[in-house]
Amino acid sequence: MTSGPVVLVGAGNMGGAMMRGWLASGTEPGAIIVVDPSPAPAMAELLKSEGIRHCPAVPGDVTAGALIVAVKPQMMGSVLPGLKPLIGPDTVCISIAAGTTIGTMARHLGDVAIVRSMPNMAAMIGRGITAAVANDRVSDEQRSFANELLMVTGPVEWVETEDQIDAVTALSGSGPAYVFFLVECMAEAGRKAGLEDAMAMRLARATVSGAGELLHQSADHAAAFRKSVTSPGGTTAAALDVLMRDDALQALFDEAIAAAKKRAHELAEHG
Ligand SMILES: NC(=O)C1=CN([C@@H]2O[C@H](COP(=O)(O)OP(=O)(O)OC[C@H]3O[C@@H](n4cnc5c(N)ncnc54)[C@H](OP(=O)(O)O)[C@@H]3O)[C@@H](O)[C@H]2O)C=CC1
Ligand SMILES: O=C(O)[C@@H]1CCC=N1
Repeated sequence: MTSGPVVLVGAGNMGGAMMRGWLASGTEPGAIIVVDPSPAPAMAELLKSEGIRHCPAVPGDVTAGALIVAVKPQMMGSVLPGLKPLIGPDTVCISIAAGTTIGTMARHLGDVAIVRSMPNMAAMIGRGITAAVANDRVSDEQRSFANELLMVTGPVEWVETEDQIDAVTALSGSGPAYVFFLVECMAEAGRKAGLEDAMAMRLARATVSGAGELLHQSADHAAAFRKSVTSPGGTTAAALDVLMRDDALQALFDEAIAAAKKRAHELAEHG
C-alpha cells in the first residue's frame, strides 16, 4: 500500500511543516511529491535542494500512496475535483482543512479512504497536537500509515465521530492564537503596571513559554500547577480573584470556542 508516493497538495505553513516533519523522520525526498502552483520562495528553494518533485498542477502520471490536502478551506471545493486522478484503490486521502467534511471530500473524490484531521501551528516545531477521524473505507493499514504521516508534527488523537473535529479545531487548531493573544494582554498589562514595553513583552513571552514547557514535561494537571504558584493570601491569589471572578473568563472562552466551532460549520459550506 505504501508503494505510491506521499503527495502533498498545498505547501504553505501547515503543509510545509508536515513535509519538513516527513523529511526529518527519514522519508526519502523521492517519495514525496508537492503540488502547489506557486510555493513561497523558501519552500521552492527547499524542494529544489531536497530534490523533491514539484508539480505546479496535478500530475497525470502519479497514483498516491497518501494524498495530503493542505489548502485553505475556501479552496477545497475548487481543488478537490482535480485530485481524483491521483487516487488509486490503495490511496488514503488526508485533509487538514478546517470545516470541510468527509462527506464533501467523498462527493468530490469518490467513495475512497478518507482521514479528516486537525493539526495546529506548533506543528512547525514538531510540538503540535493533531486529532483525526477516519471513514469506514480506511483500512487498519491505511490508518496506521496516516498516523505515521501525521505524528511527525506531534501526538495524534483519533476521535470516533466527525463532529468532534470541529470542536478540536476550535480548541487546539485555533488555540495557539488564544495563547499568543494572552501574551499580548499580559505584556500590555505589564506595561500599564510600569514596565518598559519591550521588557514587558520579553517577560510575558518567557512566562507563557516556560509555563507551557512545565505542562509539556509533566503529566500534572494544569490546576495543580496553578495551585502551586498561588501562595495563600499572596499576589497570585489577588490576581486570580480578578481573573476567576464570576467565571467570566470561562464564559468568554466558552463563547470563543463556540464561535470557532460555528465558523468551522460555516466553512464546510464552501465545499
Ligand atoms: N494555519 C494554521 O494554524 C492551521 C491551518 N489548518 C488548515 O490547514 C490548511 C492550510 O492552512 P495554511 O497552511 O495556514 O495555509 P497556507 O495559505 O499557508 O497554505 C496553503 C497553500 O496552498 C497553496 N495553494 C493554493 N491553491 C492551490 C492549488 N490549487 N493547489 C495546490 N496548492 C494550492 C497556497 O499557495 P498560495 O499561497 O500561492 O495561494 C499555499 O501555499 C487550511 O485548510 C487550514 O484550515 C489547520 C490547522 C492549523
Ligand atoms: O483559523 C483557521 O481557520 C485555521 C484552522 C485552525 C487554525 N487556523
